[in-house]
Amino acid sequence: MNAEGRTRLDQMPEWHALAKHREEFGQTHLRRLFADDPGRAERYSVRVGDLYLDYSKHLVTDETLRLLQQLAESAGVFRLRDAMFEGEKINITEDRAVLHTALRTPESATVRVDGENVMPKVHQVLIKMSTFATKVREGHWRGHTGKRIKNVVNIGIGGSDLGPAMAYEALRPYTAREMDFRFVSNVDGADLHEAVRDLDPAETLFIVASKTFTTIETITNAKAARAWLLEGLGGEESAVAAHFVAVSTNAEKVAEFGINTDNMFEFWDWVGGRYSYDSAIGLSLMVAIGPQCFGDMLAGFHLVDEHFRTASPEANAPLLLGLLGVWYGNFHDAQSHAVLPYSHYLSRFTAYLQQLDMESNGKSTEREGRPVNWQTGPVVWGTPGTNGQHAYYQLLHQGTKMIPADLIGFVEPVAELGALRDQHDLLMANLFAQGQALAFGKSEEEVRAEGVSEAQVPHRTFPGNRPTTTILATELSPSVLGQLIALYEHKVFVQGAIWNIDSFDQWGVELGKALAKRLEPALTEGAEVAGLDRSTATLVERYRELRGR
Ligand SMILES: O=P(O)(O)OC[C@H]1O[C@](O)(CO)[C@@H](O)[C@@H]1O
Repeated sequence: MNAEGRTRLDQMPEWHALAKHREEFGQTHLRRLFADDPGRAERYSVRVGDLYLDYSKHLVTDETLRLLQQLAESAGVFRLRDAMFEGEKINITEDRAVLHTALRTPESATVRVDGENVMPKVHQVLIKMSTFATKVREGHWRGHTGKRIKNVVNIGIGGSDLGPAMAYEALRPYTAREMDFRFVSNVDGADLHEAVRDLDPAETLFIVASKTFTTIETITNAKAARAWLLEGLGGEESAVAAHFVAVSTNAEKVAEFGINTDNMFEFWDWVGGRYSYDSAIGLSLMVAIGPQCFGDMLAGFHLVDEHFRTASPEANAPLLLGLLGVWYGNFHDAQSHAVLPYSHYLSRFTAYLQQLDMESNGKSTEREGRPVNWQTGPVVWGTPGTNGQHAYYQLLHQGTKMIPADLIGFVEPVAELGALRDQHDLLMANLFAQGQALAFGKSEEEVRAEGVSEAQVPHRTFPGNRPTTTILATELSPSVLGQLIALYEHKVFVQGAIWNIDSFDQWGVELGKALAKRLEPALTEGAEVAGLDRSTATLVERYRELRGR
């Protein structure tokens, strides 16, 4: 038992019951589970808003689900969920509330942090964003020389980049096509260079997005962007005001950088970076898709928030997804989780989820400070289908590792595809076929029946029994995107709650940042770095030598 009186996860009776159930489950095949239960596909599905989730191709029975739900109850998932929605400081290592859900809550609601209702300020910022986005979109916000803004470059990294960049790609058909949107994150100068090399500075607006406004990559890129702008516009410092706005929680640092805080869009320390793209961090996205679509997206988020908050455990989609991940990660030794969207527009979706999931649950310390005794967050990876099918799906089908996967697809192809819409059925046939092949495989008998030579039979056999969730949505609209992201946010929440880790801090990124800061002078000026290990010292020496320093 820990300090809060919570029994440790691996000592809970539900944990042991699941371990025993796993032994009994053995290699029970999905073929058998479907044969024994004709109603399985209908029963193991759930609808949330515009999303339809089929989880029938999972290695579970009613008993598995019952035990997992009991585990969630005993682990305090529902208590922690309610505490999150109520603004309690559940990010314990940073002593912060976790209230990204407030960003998409209607203004009439009351959500308190330290006694203050935060809803008025959330909506004030949304109005300020809308006014600004509309001005830029309608050409009323002019550059220093009076030209209309045609290009928007978001400079940020991690949560200040991945969200807007992902959503911009996802919602391209909804974007202002006459404008160009680019996202710069990497401190590699090539990123900024390639983003601006063909742009006219007089028509370019930079949105510097950083929660802390101290992140070295973002500040370095923002300074370089300012130098590029000034060089292009004749060096007048006053040009900066019309071409730079900021999104941050840190007004002091924004002012220090030289951006007028009137042109700063605020958010708050109770919004985690990786949970922030529906805050002012989404400003570039709002300029791209307009305030109306941004509002639709927020409504989509809110719909799933309410579902997560109120739906019964049996019908609670984020809870189910979280529990399935626990079942595989903790009782089947699955190490990774593939997210496979069958939409070209979701090209950045998995990259976004990598931060959401791996920065949240890549932890090995319990909330009270003890090392965990169980596996925590999986490696999340994947790329859009059908490209992955011709690359790594081989391993999914016949490799030695169990990799649960999410297959995500849409019923309606995007309208502007015109005649290319005809390809949509083929795309979706591939999605359904993959789920089918992974689940049911192809037996030796079936291979033999095709007249395959005996020597070839083992190579051509597919074991199947590889679990997938299929998420089917009507169309990739702003609302549906919000629904999907909220679904994953809360899935990650459920898992962190069960593993008893703080899903809202990210101390693991600090050491590398500090070491890079110490090493940089050694690379540029040959400065001595005290206590450097021989391997790193030799690499630095080699680097300097080859760079002719
Ligand atoms: O928005 P900021 O403060 O620049 O931080 C960017 C990113 O850096 C991190 O702190 C990790 O390095 C992320 O959590 C965050 O999204």
